[in-house]
Amino acid sequence: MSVNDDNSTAVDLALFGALGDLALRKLYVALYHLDREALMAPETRILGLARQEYDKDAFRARVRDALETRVRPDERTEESMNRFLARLDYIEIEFASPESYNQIAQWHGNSPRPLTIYLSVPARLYGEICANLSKSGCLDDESRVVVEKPIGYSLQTSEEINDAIGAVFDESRIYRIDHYLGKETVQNLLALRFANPLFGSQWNQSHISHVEITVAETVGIEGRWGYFDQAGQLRDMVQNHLMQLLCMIAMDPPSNLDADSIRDEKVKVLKALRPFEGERLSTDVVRGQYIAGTIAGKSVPGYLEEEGANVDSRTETFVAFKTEIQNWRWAGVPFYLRTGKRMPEKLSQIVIHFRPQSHYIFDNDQRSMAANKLIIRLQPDEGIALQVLTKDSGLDKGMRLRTGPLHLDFHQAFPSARIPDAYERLLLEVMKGQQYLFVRRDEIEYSWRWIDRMIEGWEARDILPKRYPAGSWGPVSSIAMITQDGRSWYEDY
Ligand SMILES: NC(=O)C1=CN([C@@H]2O[C@H](COP(=O)(O)OP(=O)(O)OC[C@H]3O[C@@H](n4cnc5c(N)ncnc54)[C@H](OP(=O)(O)O)[C@@H]3O)[C@@H](O)[C@H]2O)C=CC1
Ligand SMILES: O=C1O[C@H](COP(=O)(O)O)[C@@H](O)[C@H](O)[C@H]1O
Repeated sequence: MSVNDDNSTAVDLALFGALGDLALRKLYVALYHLDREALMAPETRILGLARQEYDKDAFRARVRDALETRVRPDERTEESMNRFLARLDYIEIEFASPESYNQIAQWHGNSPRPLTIYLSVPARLYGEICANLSKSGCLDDESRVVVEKPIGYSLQTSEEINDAIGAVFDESRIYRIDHYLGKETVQNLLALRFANPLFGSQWNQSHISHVEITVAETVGIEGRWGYFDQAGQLRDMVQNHLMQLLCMIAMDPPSNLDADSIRDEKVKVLKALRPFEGERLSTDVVRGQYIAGTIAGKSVPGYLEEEGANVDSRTETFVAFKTEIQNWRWAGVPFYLRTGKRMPEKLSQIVIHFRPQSHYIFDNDQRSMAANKLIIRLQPDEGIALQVLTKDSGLDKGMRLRTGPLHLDFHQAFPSARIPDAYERLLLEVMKGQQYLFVRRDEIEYSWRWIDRMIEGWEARDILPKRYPAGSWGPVSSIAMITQDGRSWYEDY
């Protein structure tokens, strides 16, 4: 099956953690949309697995509630809701009890549909669940497993979890989710870079001076203190999502769209990332933690005042850093990345700064603006803008320059097309048996290796997060980090 083929094969989807936050907020909504758009095979069945006492009807009612809250009224009808809900079954099960797994084997029976396990549970349970599935005889060579991020909190723990999954499932059957790879605009990076010769020929250190990646969130930790305080923004967002964005921007062209061709190129980027050592841990990295502030006119508490908070926490909610990719394509090109919670707006954006003209003939006072920028808006207001220089119009303007965007706004360009949620694309690819949007084991491990060194450096040097008010763009030192290079974060939001 090719990546262009949108037909999924029928599967028996067994969803562990069926009453959890992710399932109720994201997964049923995504599955519903696939069904509504006839992208889910009619024979596909979905089994919810959790330990709460529900029967099938109560479970369907719970999922209906979740859909009614999250699917727009004009995107649901009684018929489309009922058709989707009729696919659902529920089994009450304690994941640690091997004896209860025969219920899953019975549900799957002799079905020709591949049993597709979705582990929407904390990663520490992955190994035990896989082992219990294997012992219960549910699995065969066609079975697949989908696992959520984060896989571990260090290289060592991720290796342990990957070993446990790998003891049961072959790598070709493991779908590691990084939901940023399912975002339509992130996939568009492949099209932008590899379908447009204009950019393909300029995508290197001869033409690009530096690259910025910003992933800003307005939310805080949303009641997830227990998880987040162990992780911090570096493990929660950088190790996975920002590293994947960096790879998509920096990788060499894959020879085709096969999963392994793409993943091989991403791994080369991760291996070439300059490690943080010595003074660079202080000069090129900024950790931050939000204090109380205001976002969109509303007061919000500081991190240490969140529900369940430990007032001594040193966990970072913001990270900015400057890195380099040590290879022929990118030698000498700084990559500036930043991500944080409680920022003034939700914004994921990549800015490619091209080098200025080598010989400049216009007014000298305009020289600093004389370079092109490519702005890739991942969310919200998805689109691509190329900042170009033109002559300012008017008889009195002489040869004065001005910058203006050549702008492709995806919502305006494709008004009838709904931008699907990342989980829709990812679940569809699982059903198609396509792995190119999922993360291979070595990608995760090279990323952890790099992140672990940063964390070890922070600990060895006792580098604490700097405070920043909620509603700001992070600690002032994250601005200084880039301005000391004579540059600034792109601010035309
Ligand atoms: N929530 C999110 O936005 C995101 C989550 N993820 C990842 O997705 C996964 C799921 O996260 P999330 O939905 O937030 O987690 P939750 O804790 O909300 O959900 C976990 C579910 O698993 C059930 N469960 C846990 N342990 C057992 C057990 N031993 N036996 C039976 N049922 C059990 C829980 O039941 P009970 O309610 O009874 O405890 C609950 O239904 C995690 O790996 C997380 O890191 C990734 C990105 C974003
Ligand atoms: O994985 C995670 O991602 C969300 C941000 O995702 P987005 O699609 O809304 O950009 C983040 O809030 C969460 O902490 C993290 O676990």
